[in-house]
Amino acid sequence: MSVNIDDIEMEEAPTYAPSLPVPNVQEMVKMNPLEVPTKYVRNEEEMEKVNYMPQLSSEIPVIDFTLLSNGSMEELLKLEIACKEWGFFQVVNHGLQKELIQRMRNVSDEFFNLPIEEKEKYAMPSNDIQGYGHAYVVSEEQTLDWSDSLILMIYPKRYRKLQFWPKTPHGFNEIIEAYSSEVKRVGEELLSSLSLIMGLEKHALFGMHKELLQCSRVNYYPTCNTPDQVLGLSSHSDTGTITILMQDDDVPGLEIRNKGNWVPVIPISDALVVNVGDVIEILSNGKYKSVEHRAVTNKNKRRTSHASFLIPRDDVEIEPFDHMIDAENTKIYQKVKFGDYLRQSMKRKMEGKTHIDVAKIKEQLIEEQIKENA
Ligand SMILES: O=C(O)CCC(=O)C(=O)O
Ligand SMILES: [Fe+2]
Repeated sequence: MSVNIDDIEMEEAPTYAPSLPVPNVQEMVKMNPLEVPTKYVRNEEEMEKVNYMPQLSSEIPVIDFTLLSNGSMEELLKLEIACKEWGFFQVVNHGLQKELIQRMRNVSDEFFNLPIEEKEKYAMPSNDIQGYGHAYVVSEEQTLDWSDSLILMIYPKRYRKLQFWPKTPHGFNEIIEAYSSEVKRVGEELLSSLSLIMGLEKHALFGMHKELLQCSRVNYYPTCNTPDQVLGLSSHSDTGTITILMQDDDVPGLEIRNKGNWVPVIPISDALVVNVGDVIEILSNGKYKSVEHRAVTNKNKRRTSHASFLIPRDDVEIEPFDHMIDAENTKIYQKVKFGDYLRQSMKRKMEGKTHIDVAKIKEQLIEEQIKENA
């Protein structure tokens, strides 16, 4: 079936999911730095420290992007191990100019430092996720995250809702555009490498997306007087294909799940942190892991992070590749349409990997639940 290019040009930016309005955290901290309202306080089980394993941080794989894109088999093997055992890796030698990274950080900081009245001009509407505000808030009872965010669709360009792109600080739009285009270059190359480790032709994954969508989320985590009681971002896995994250060099906060433990990702200066999302987990029938992660806060320094989510078009159907299934690896995921999958996950609060269950084959899910309850 051929697609009429005029239809594509005219197509409107999709909406994603509603989220309930909640207080601005940065403003709350400014007004009353010592107070932590109960709506933000996590139960002890969520914050328990027994499984905290900072000593494993140095084992999180580091991939040299230049070697990888020049065809190094050794680097490709490292990538395969990273996706299988960690679901996360840091990327160095990616070619993003230090200056561009710093400019991105600076304009984001300038934006979040604007008076609330100015930022509210870009407030996220209640029926969507683009703009300045909070996503994934679905009930009045839900424990809230200690962060605010600015979410913008970047690619394809026709999905941009420019009314949410900050006009101040001056140059924000040009910088996020330049930064995102560099992230896109890195992301497309990583998809080629992922295609190879999955036994596919180099351009297979990219082609399968029909069109690669890119969504940017700038997270702002204010300081917290009692950081051991709150989470900057609830534990979750990312629904898309891969996520490319740029974090501050001097303020750690990202923690990832590894064999039941929480392991902090200690920033390597100007490195990008990449993680495999649910799409890769489903396509690989669970061989490559979309790992749970969360962000914690601290008492002394605010933190920002820039997440770029690379995702397929809404109409792309995702299911495990036939060659990833055999007698030992029976099929665990069924076919899902990506747009439906994404929206159902956004209608829920972020809660670990529970949202991926809708893509699981029923018998598989029952078997897992029996094991968990045994
Ligand atoms: O701030 C971080 O380190 C994590 C951000 C994240 O996981 C997300 O935006 O999905
Ligand atoms: Fe995430």
